[in-house]
Amino acid sequence: MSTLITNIAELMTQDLEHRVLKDAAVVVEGERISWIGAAADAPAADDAVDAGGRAMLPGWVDSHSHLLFAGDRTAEFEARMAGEAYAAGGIAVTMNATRATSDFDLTRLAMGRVAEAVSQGTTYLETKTGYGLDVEHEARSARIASTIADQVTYLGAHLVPAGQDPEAYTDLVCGPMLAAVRPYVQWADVFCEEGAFNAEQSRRVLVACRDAGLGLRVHGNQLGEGPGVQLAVELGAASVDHVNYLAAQDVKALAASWSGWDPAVGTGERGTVATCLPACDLSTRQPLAPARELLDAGVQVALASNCNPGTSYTSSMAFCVTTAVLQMRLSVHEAVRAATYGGALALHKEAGRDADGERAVGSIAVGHRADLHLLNAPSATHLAYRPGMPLTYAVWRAGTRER
Ligand SMILES: N=CN[C@@H](CCC(=O)O)C(=O)O
Ligand SMILES: [Zn+2]
Repeated sequence: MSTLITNIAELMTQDLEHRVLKDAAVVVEGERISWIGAAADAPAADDAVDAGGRAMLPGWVDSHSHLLFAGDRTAEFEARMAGEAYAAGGIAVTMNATRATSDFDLTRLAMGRVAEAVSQGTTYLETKTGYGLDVEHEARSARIASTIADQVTYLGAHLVPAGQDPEAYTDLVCGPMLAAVRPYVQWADVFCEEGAFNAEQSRRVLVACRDAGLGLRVHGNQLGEGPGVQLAVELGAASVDHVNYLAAQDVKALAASWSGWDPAVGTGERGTVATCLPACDLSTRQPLAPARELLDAGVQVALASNCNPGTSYTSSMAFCVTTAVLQMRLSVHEAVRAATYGGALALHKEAGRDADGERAVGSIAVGHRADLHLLNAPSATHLAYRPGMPLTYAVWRAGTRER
């Protein structure tokens, strides 16, 4: 079954050549893109959709979310808006609510959050454990997450639960807890920050998880300068996320990590993506991450929602893109790229092998997964020009029309 989507005013491919086509068309065959080009040259297909002169982008790739949780933290948010600082301790409130929730309800809540994200144009997403924080509940979160998200990250090292010895808890995270979650996860993450895990504990967790075959990610440099970025680069993490407080050496290390990568062909030695989380920065009243400086230094940057009940209770990637343009000084093309191709790069999904059906996401090209986002606007610029407007008009996820 093939579908021709034609009359696309602007097709922002986010492919390796950064092509933006005018008066374009796309053909979707099953779950893959089988053709793109000028509408006038489009081949026939079984079915046709008139895009009505709207703009099309790749679906958002949300490479950082925490969707496995119950409860909310309105009171903490109100206190923060009244001047209190964010601290890692709030995670325990969500841990208690999450542990007290049945499998059925936790699954239902997480599925609802995925549906919200998809309805706003997100077509590929990562989510994390991290609100279970004992062997039973981390394993349960990982298992449920594996049924609702495209990729799952183990975040047993999110917070040391009250009353536990930090070293003994780190041993648990590196040992029995890791073994219990291992069947369900592709990545491991650690909250490397004052009040959470120090450099030595973070290294211990990351090395144990790497030895168990997991890819690495780090929450780093969120609340102050710290060792997170350097550790992430040293251990070859795919991504370091937050990156609000960076010393000059941090930016240098991130840029150096990409020196063996050829962005024109998307091959070479991968570095560590700097993932910026602008909705979180605003909700915690932290300075926005220096995405402009990072891009200018040659770092690969992603934008993600960080949807969670403590620091960023939104899955709106459009909001992140809007903020990146209006306040972080990215161009519209750069911001959309960071929220699509950048997220895919951070999840090692930017390239696929069409021949064996391993589909790339985050860009529109032949053979890639047909993850498409049609805006109710003639150009992607409207994401920043009309902030906060409901611009998602249609969404295809792996070739299936979701909205
Ligand atoms: N910073 C660490 N973890 C989450 C917040 C967790 C919470 O406060 O519930 C984040 O990415 O912002
Ligand atoms: Zn996070």
